[in-house]
Amino acid sequence: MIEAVNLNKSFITPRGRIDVLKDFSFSIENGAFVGITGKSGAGKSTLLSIIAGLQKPDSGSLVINGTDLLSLDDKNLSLFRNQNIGFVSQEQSFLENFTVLDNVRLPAFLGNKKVDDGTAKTITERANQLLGSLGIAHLAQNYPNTLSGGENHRVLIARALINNPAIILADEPTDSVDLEQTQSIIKIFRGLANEGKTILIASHDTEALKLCDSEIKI
Ligand SMILES: Nc1ncnc2c1ncn2[C@@H]1O[C@H](COP(=O)(O)OP(=O)(O)OP(=O)(O)O)[C@@H](O)[C@H]1O
Repeated sequence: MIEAVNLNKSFITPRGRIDVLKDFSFSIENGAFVGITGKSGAGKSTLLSIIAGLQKPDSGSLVINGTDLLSLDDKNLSLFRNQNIGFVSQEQSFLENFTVLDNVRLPAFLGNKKVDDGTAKTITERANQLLGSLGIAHLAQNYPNTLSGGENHRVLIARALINNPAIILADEPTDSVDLEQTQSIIKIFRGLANEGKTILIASHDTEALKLCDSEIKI
């Protein structure tokens, strides 16, 4: 469960101070598939990045499955993020000199202090399985710069899922893909929600949003 109480976040910009989140509270049950909506600049990406532990709010509380995120030091926050949260964001990039398979496997290796041959084999199997379930198994040995926009999205999703996180956050996951791919990406998220994972997508896309269970409006 994600419980946010009175989150506040402001930025000081050359245009002055912007209050992006003002006493913003919500709670999301495990297994929910939630769309985060709001006009451009409303704060959707900021909210996702706070839930992902990548930015801190100025005040408020944020508890995810019993862990008070804002009380964790950097090391424990990184560990929590690696084990519990999959974040799909367009600003994320791949390591261009590594194959799709290696990029997808990377977070699993980062999360394991000791990686013996058995662990590496299991990670590779899981990465290949994820690529298969996303319909891009044939791209495993490709390099990121050869991917289309839609393929790129799917690889980002595979990478976000490699550590089997309980919470999946996606920022505009259907941006710049066609309707067929939108439905296919949303179907993947729906399947994960049905497995009990909590899915939050920030989106302007009405086609994607109408497939969510509920909406949080900023
Ligand atoms: N690091 C930052 N420094 C200063 N201002 C910022 C920073 N990050 C975001 N903002 C501002 O905060 C506001 C919210 O940004 P955010 O990206 O969260 O909005 P959004 O709802 O995701 O927008 P969009 O739908 O256009 O992606 C915007 O006015 C943005 O310019």
